[in-house]
Amino acid sequence: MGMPKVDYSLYLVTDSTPAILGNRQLTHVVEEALRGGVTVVQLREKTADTADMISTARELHGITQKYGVPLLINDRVDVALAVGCEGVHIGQDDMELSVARKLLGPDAIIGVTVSSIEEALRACKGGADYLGIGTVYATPTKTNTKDIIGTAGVREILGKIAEARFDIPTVCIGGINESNLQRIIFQSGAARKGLDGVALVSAIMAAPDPEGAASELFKLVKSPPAFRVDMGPADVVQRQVAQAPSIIQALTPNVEQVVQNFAANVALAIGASPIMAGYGEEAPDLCKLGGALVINMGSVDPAGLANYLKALRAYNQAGRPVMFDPVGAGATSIRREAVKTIMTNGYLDVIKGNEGEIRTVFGDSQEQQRGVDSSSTLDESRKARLVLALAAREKNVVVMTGKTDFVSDGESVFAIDNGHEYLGLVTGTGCTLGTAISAAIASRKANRLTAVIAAILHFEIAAELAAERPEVRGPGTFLPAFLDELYRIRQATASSELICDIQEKFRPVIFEFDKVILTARKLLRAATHLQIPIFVTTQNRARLGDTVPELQDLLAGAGPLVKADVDKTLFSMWLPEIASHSHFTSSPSEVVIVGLESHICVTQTALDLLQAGHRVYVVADGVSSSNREEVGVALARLRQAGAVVTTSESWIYECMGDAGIPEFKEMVKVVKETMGDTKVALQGLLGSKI
Ligand SMILES: Cc1ncc(COP(=O)(O)OP(=O)(O)O)c(N)n1
Ligand SMILES: Cc1nc(C(=O)O)sc1CCOP(=O)(O)O
Repeated sequence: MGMPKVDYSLYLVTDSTPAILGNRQLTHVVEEALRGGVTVVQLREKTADTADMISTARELHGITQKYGVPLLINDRVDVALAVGCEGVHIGQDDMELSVARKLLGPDAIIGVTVSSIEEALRACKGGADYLGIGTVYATPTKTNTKDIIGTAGVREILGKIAEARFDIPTVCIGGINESNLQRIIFQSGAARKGLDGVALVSAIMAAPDPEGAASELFKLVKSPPAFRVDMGPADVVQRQVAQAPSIIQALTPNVEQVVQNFAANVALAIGASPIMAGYGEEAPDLCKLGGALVINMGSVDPAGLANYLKALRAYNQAGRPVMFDPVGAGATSIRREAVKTIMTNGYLDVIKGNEGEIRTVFGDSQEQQRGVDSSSTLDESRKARLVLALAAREKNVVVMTGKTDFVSDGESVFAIDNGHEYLGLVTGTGCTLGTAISAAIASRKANRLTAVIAAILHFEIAAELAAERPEVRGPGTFLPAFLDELYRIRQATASSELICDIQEKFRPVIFEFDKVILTARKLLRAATHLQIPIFVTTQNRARLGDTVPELQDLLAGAGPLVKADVDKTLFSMWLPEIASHSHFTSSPSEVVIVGLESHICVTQTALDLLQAGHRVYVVADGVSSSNREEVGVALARLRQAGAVVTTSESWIYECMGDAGIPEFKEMVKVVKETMGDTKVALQGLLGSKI
């Protein structure tokens, strides 16, 4: 017996009941699962005769040995001894650990089921080789489970094991499948100890293709979840909020919204693109457009709930953010159940609700809400502690709205005292705050906590400004003024834009044409990651050709970020169609220009933009001319006129501003992958310019 080092990442527990195995052969299914990547097998037979169990275990052991995977026997130390396999798994009601150890010897693997901190510490002290922590979620595979502990329970146990300095492998079990596995691992992880793997029965044993299922699950265990967002420390948050780039370009398919019209208007005012899409089947396509999902539990019925779950799954899989508004969560048992169902079926980046809703989400069984009533009973410090605890438990951002809003990422809590009483006198302001938050997290211009705080500030300061307007005399006149102020704040907050013009016909005549393309490609990739709107122009396309083919794939990939692709006769790219775009109207933008020729189109565009009050960046490694001597002269003139002449890499880092932003890793990848291109472009283009 005994194996050197066990990989617990994908732990298969067998089940030969017909409901799971069907009429297939157990050994055959297990072998397929091993081919797919299962790393531990436990034979679990609750009703088999001893002789049959030994015979199955022997056959199975022959197979697991071929794959170098340990075979453990559930409960039956005698069977493990008879077969000579690697060990056993025992529960709290089975043979004592010390007795099993005596019988099996020091080299055997003995795993123990635990569902509480006390059981876990006892098993660690008793010399268990690993822990099976559960039940995570209720499962039809085993209905006589003791406690359903959720990911919060698993995390608590892991935290205490780490605190007590036990270095023991752990898996969790119960209701784990392909759709929740990554979230369970993510949310279960304690500060100093994460899970070593997951144990599953039906997700593999009942799968029509056990090899495929195991292989998919293995990939998921080994990779970080798509939705994971790095949290920044609070000091970074404060700095970013101060310069919050407002809320830009989000698609917010609203699964259910009582006040859809108002929400849509708010979304447009803050620069987002709302789609009210209640049909879950649409979600896989919608999430490709790069937005966020709002699940607003305005009404709950079985069909609606199924739609929420489909959409949630699609957005989680695509790594797109989800905002959950558990409207009236505590009002009825149906709503309380719906909250549980939603929370156990997906990862929610942000949960926003009033005190009653947040208490229900946290699991306060005393909480009986009246409708969406937001009456308050907790004092401020308890509210702060509650949002902190919920955010820490869910590993997300939690917002509790009220006279003072509390926002937490599980590490720090922010209290926001903005807003105006009129917000409480208009229906749907709570829901539309959710729209604003979803737009902010979709834009991903800042870390998630920052984005949420920025959205709340945007929303509530707009309300304050609107209420101060002379024409506002009550909630009726407040509403249009509020939309205006939302819009004005957005407009007044500078955003970045990219203007690009590189046409095919110029290829043979422009100095270092191919180097300009290299830089343009890098900037397009960066703009896409940073969600920067892109404006493309061509000069007399019919005669001079389209934008070069080398940029077409990136422009297609940028999708809705490409705001305009305009053919022109003017030399300037600052065309009426572009100037009138909502990204530029009445707001100071920061526009970066890449294109040809620096002394003609680039110069005229930059001068026009400066004239219109925008800040202009000309990247010296992204512009050229037919005669190289023109370039230096043009750039000197533009610098004198107030444009910033810089390099593409410098602009990229200036746009990011902070290594704490979620996109930083992706951006570093872009910079690294284009390192060679950057060098070539700089060497080729800059000699003549600076
Ligand atoms: C890996 C793993 N964890 C927990 C269990 C449950 O074992 P037990 O408590 O003994 O319950 P039964 O499996 O006997 O019903 C397990 N089998 N494997
Ligand atoms: C065998 C077992 N033990 C559990 C525990 O909580 O101790 S739950 C469970 C069954 C897990 O089945 P599935 O992966 O199909 O949900």
